[in-house]
Parts: sequence; structure tokens; C-alpha cells
Amino acid sequence: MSTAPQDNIRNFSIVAHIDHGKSTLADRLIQATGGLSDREMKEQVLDSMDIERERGITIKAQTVRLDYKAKDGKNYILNLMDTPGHVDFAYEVSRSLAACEGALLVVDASQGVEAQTLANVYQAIDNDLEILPVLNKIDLPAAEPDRIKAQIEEVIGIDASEAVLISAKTGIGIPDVLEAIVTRLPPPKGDADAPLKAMLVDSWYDSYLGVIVLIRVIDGHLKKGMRIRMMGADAVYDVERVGYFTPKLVPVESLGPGEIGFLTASIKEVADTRVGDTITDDKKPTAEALPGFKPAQPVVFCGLFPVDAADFEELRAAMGRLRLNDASFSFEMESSAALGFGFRCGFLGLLHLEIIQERLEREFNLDLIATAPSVIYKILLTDGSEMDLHNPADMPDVMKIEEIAEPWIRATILTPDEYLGAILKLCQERRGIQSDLSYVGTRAMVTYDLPLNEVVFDFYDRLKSISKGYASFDYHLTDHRPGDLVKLQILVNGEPVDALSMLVHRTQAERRGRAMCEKLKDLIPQHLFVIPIQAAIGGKIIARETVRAMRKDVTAKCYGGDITRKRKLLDKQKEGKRKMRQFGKVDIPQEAFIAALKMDD
Ligand SMILES: Nc1nc2c(ncn2[C@@H]2O[C@H](COP(=O)(O)OP(=O)(O)OP(=O)(O)O)[C@@H](O)[C@H]2O)c(=O)[nH]1
Repeated sequence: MSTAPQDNIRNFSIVAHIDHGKSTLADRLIQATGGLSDREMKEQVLDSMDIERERGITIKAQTVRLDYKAKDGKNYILNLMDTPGHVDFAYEVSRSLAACEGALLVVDASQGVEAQTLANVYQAIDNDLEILPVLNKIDLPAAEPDRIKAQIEEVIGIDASEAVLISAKTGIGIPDVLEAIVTRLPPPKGDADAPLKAMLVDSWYDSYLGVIVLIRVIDGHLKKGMRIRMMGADAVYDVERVGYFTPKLVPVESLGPGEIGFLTASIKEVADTRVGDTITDDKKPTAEALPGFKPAQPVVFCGLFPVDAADFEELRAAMGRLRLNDASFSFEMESSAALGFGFRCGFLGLLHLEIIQERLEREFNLDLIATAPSVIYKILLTDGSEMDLHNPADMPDVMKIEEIAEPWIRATILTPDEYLGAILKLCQERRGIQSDLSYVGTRAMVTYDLPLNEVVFDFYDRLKSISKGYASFDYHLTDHRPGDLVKLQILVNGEPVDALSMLVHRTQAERRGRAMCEKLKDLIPQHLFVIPIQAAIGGKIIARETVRAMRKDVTAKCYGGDITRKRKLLDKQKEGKRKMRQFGKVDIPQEAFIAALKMDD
């Protein structure tokens, strides 16, 4: 089978803010071009994982090849790369964009431009992609296509006069999108006669085929049986299979310039493949490698411990399985006086953390305790050396610390005007420094520099709740800045609970400590003795609450009469017991930890 002429190829991504209809549009395009029969067509085929489907968010970038016969009578190959919309996965967006010539910019015609619309479209513009604006949801009575067109021009600065108007839900405008892809997006321009040069876009583990590598061929041809070299990893493999997805897997003999597809080559682990690496012909290598990507670095850390210590090995195995397909998730063993053996885990952000935790609990049936999330602090010691601190429990003695620096982010928030006051207040409380405020029609766009430490604590939930869900938010890491940071410890019955200790800014310590003590007071069940709960910095107690002693046995009020009721109570206690951890003489229920994680002001 010969490879496709480049003039008939279009490679594109869809960029959008969350919920503006990217997945629905992708489904429609697959359906309209006959990639799957109606029977095979399940809702949102590109979102393959259960959790994605349930939450309606796209996590792993996927690619499908569509065959399209255009009005000019020619057959085209359209490669659609799906991209995730959430800030935690911005890295996956950037690598998908690097493999394309064009992008559909999908904007909800009733909502308009949002924070992630901006973040994603700027990435596409930075990658020199041709942008095709698409206004979705025009079936909604609230749709205002003309106003949103003007908004796109004003805010993003691209021509939106010929934006395609569609409803991905009802199917209106889908044929126009397909025609616009062919007529308005450029074809790839590779050199067919040059040595093979391909970009490694993504890789994942498949239980039948082993590691599957998604690639974009730039120049030359990738053929079955050929010996390839991964230039960055400096490894050599023999190609076993070559093909593409429709989304069904279709094997072919070779892929030519401009094509997107996959290869398998007995690669053992996903960790052996580097996203952005250059793949070339080992016999006739390309002269120059592609610039490559920086690997995605975990920015949020937390401890994950099994509720039942006997599940430790199972947890290790489950994490290993998840990591096979998610190189941005990291874990290493950790032991805590309070929680026993577990793992210190690194994530791209809070959503990533929640998803991994949920998958471990749901797919592997594990009961977990998560400690409060933390960021990476850079500590300068008095002896001149530096260290990265991932876990507050490992903080060196304050006498040895010269300076602690924390990561800062640049956040962009778009909001209807009426919520602006409350949002500015929230950012201010979180030590934010305002850097810009402008208006996009009736909506305010505000830019803040914020310490990431203040954002990992429920910032996003608070933002959503004070704006009734209307504010949108996007951020990127900027730098580390020194701050007056202290270690806040929580003592239960005089014993420090290492899993609850955290680094906080001195100005926030009392508020955080007090809130934590108040929460714990309600969450720790009464015992036969009085339990003091204290928050402390160094040796100094800054807040205190008390759990009063219990007076009598819970079953006493059953007077021994109603035996079923008594048994029920005992069962309930047993169930509760399973989820408890012992701290000295005190049992603390799992909810106390979850509450610490979700701590409100
Ligand atoms: N009325 C209407 N609703 C739509 C249309 N397109 C999508 N939706 C709905 O909007 C919601 C979000 O659509 P998705 O396709 O999941 O959005 P998405 O942008 O892929 O979201 P993420 O995968 O989370 O980034 C769903 O409830 C869709 O049914 C449309 O044209 N009209």
C-alpha cells in the first residue's frame, strides 16, 4: 500500500474551553466520515476511560484518521488529534499541537471566550497553526454568534468573520466544518525523499500489543521491519507494526510524510519512550533532531497510604500499573509514624491527583488515605547547599535554614463583572499580586500572581462557588520566590500527626491552624478520656480545641432489649473502625484527613 500524497492530508487539533463541546464535535466528525458504524458509535468515543466518561473530561490525547470525500471530488485524509482542556494537562495540549498544521478553535456561542480558550489558542498560535474558529451550540436560544465573533476578534486578535456556525449536538454545520478543514487549513510539507524524521507524540501500554507509539512523520517513510533509532533516548528498535486509528486499529505497510499513525517495536515500557523525541532510520539517520519537549514535571505532591496496612503491596502494584500509561505520575515509598507505609506521589495538579486517587480506589478496589497536598519548596541551607522539599515532614531544623522559596503561578481569571469584587478579595487573601485587569465586553479579565501553595488548597472550588460557576481559570508556573514559610504541626493528645503537618505562610498559619483544629474536633470521635487538639509552630501552640470525654457505651441505651438494633450499632462501629487510624491512644477516622485536604477558610 502506497502512502498518501501530502496535498490530500490535513492534520488538526480541536482546542476549546472545558464543556464547549470538543468531544461532541469529534464524535460528529467521526460519524459523518464513517469511521465507525452507528452500532459501534458510542457517545464520545475518544474519551476512552471510564472516569473520563463519567466526569465528561478528556485526559489522554488520542488521534483518529478520517476519510473524507470533499466537494472538489478528491479524497482527503483528516487526522484529528484530541486534546485535553483542563489546565493540569496543558502539556499534553502542547505536544498534540506540535504535530498539526491547523486547529479548530471551538467556542460555545452562548458563553464566549473563557480562560482555557485563551490559554489553548495562544499555544496553537505559538506553534504557528492556522486557526479555524468554530462557534458551537448555535441551537441554544442564548447563542449570540455575532457578539462572540466580535469577541474572538477583539480578545484573541484573529479574523472570525468566516467562523463556522455549528451545533455539534444536532449536527447543524458539520459538513461545513469538514469543507473548511480541507479548504482553509494547510497541508503538511514534508520531504518524501529525505531520511525518515518522525516525532514521538505519545505512547501508552496496551495489554495485547505492548507499548504503542503515536508518531507524526515529518520527512521520509516509516516502514514495517525497518530499524529505527530514537535519537534523544539513543535506543534502537525493529519496527513490528505500523498503522493508524479510525479509531479502530488499521495496520499498513508504511506511513509517509505528513501522516500520523502508530508503531510497535517490542518496547518494554512507556518510560523507554520520550515524548517529543525524534525517530529516524538507523541506517540513514536525519541530520538534525527535532527540538524536543521538556518532560511534564509533577508540581503537586501528597502521601497516599492504604487504610489497611495489608494492602501496601497491592497499592504498589496498582500504582505501577497506572504509571505504565502516565509518565507524569510519580511515586516513591514513604513511611509515616502516623500512617505506616505508603507512597509520596507527584501529580501535574489537583485534578490529576483526584483522578489517580479515584482510579486506585475504584479500579483496584483500594481504600486510601491522602495527606494534605503540598508543592515543591526550594530550601537554601545555612551551609550554602540547596534542597527540594516535597514533603513537609522532611523539613530540616529551622536553625539550619537560610531561606525557603515557594513556586508562584500566573493566573488568568475571566468572570462576569458582578463577581469581580469577591474574586479580587479571594486572590488578595491568598497573597495574590494583581498584575492586570481589563474588560472583554461585560466580562472582566484579571491576571494575578499567586503562590501555588495557596491555590492547591481549594482555590478552584472557592472560585467556582463565589462566581456561581461562571468564572474560568487558567494558570502556568512562573518562578520560585522566597517567603516567610513555617511548618505548621497538628498535635492530637500531645502527639504530632506527621501526615497533617504542612508548610504555610506565617500570616496564614493561625487561620489554617485554627480551622484545622475546629474541623478535627468535630471529626475525632469521643474517647474515654479528654483529647486536646493543638496547632503549633515550632514549640509554640497557636490554636487549641478539646474533644470531651465520652460518658457511656453507645449500646447502653439499647437496654439489652432490641438485639437487632444492638447488632446494627456494633456493625456500624466495626465498619467505622476499619476506616480509622490509631495515633497513640487515639483513633482518627479517615474523613479527618479528607477534611484536611478540602479545608475551607
Ligand atoms: N445544546 C448544545 N449542547 C451541546 C452542543 N455540543 C455539546 N453540547 C453539550 O455540552 C456539554 C459538553 O460537551 P463536551 O463535548 O463533553 O465538551 P468538551 O469540550 O469535550 O469537554 P471536555 O472533554 O471536558 O474538555 C455536553 O453536555 C454536550 O452534550 C451543542 O451544539 N448544543
